Amino acid sequence: MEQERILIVDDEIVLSRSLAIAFEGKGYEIATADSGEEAITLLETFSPHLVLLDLRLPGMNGIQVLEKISAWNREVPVIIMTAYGDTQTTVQAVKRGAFNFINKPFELEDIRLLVGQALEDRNFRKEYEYLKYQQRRFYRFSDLVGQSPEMKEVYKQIDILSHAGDTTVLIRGQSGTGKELVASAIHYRSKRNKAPFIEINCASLPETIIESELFGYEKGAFTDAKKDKKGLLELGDNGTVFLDEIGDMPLPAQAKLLRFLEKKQFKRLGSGRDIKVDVRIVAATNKNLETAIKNGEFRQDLFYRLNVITLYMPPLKERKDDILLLADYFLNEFCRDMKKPPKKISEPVKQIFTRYPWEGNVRELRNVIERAVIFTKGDTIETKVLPPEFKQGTGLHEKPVMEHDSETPAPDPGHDLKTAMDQFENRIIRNALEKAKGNKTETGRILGISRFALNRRMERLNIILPPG
Ligand SMILES: Nc1ncnc2c1ncn2[C@@H]1O[C@H](COP(=O)(O)OP(=O)(O)OP(=O)(O)O)[C@@H](O)[C@H]1O
Repeated sequence: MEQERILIVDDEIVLSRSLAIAFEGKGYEIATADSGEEAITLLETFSPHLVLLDLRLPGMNGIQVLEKISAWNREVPVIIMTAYGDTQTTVQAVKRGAFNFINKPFELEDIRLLVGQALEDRNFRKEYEYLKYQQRRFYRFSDLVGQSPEMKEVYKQIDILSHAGDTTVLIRGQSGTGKELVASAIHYRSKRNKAPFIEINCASLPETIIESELFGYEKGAFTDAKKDKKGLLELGDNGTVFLDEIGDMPLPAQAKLLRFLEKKQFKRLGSGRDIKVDVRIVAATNKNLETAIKNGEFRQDLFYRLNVITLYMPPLKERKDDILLLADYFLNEFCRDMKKPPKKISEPVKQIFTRYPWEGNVRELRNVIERAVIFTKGDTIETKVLPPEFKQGTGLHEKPVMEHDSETPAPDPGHDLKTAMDQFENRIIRNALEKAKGNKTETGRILGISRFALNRRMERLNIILPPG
């Protein structure tokens, strides 16, 4: 069993020696320091599980040492050994996070008891954190709702893929179909689940940032690189890195990713040194990558590398059985989160839901339910709380996304300002997308906003480009 390491910081050598003798060999390993400065050096080299700290020290005072210890590791309990007349500083120390204090002179039995309690408390916390982590892990898998034959097929594939070790997986499907949830389910059910699941969205990050995020950089690689930084691939060692919207990854980063997939190693920006990591790549896209390859926007060799195993997420409208199940699930979730009494969905709303095309898929359904919960006072979700496109029957989602409005329409009467503004913004963006033939960079230029800002707005307003 690993011994618990205790660091004793006191300038009274006799006291720290006798404490060391009392603890040493009884399941504890001891280091002593007679100044704050020495204690701080020992944090790195000795890496204590607990610190016994005298507040009156030569040089750096005890409170400063305490602060350094908690900055190094908040989890390490510190017991203050306090002398007569130190009440104020002791109170200050306890306020700043010291576990407890003991008055000098003390009986050995008392300090043993206190040390035991502090370590038990620390271990309990660690266990609690682990349980919370486990719970999150299972929670994340049970997050996937749906009993349609299509979803059952997805569960089967998740099961197979979680046991397929390192194989790269490409998840394809329209936006909002749950690709990210599936990626995390694969990770948390795999043997990698104790290591991190790291997500990076290739469409929402500016081009210049993607490479430094993924591969990290060395100090001086560019003007702002003031110190070395690990990339996500390094941070995700032994785990899974989820590359969302891979179809939007810029070509230079694609070349580097390909090299990584082939060799399992990469270089930080500005460095010549190869770094080897054990990371599983799961990528997702809602783009037609075959078209992107034809247009020279996506590397064919990278496509083959990623496309080892492909999992298709069916659009919501193709699994009608799941619509009401998901609606109920989100309804319960939002009522609980917003601390509102439970609600049910009226028959007319259910009928509208099953007929609606759900081009924004599960994400759109979730947003609609959230809005409905906010606007519903009673216990039933009625048609009146649905967004305008549901009521009019010929709303935005039933028009092809690229249809061009000849003039900017006035907001529909009777809606609150936020809804009216959203409608307005929605139409302006759609017009610009039409003019730019769906090219987001060009659309951003027309609107005078970055591609990044455009993506955020499209996501908020549920504007979806047709595939291809
Ligand atoms: N089967 C499902 N069960 C429960 N919630 C789901 C399911 N599918 C999707 N969701 C929820 O819908 C929202 C969108 O899902 P997610 O982000 O996984 O979609 P996506 O396909 O990755 O979208 P994008 O391509 O836009 O990144 C999330 O809030 C997610 O929790």
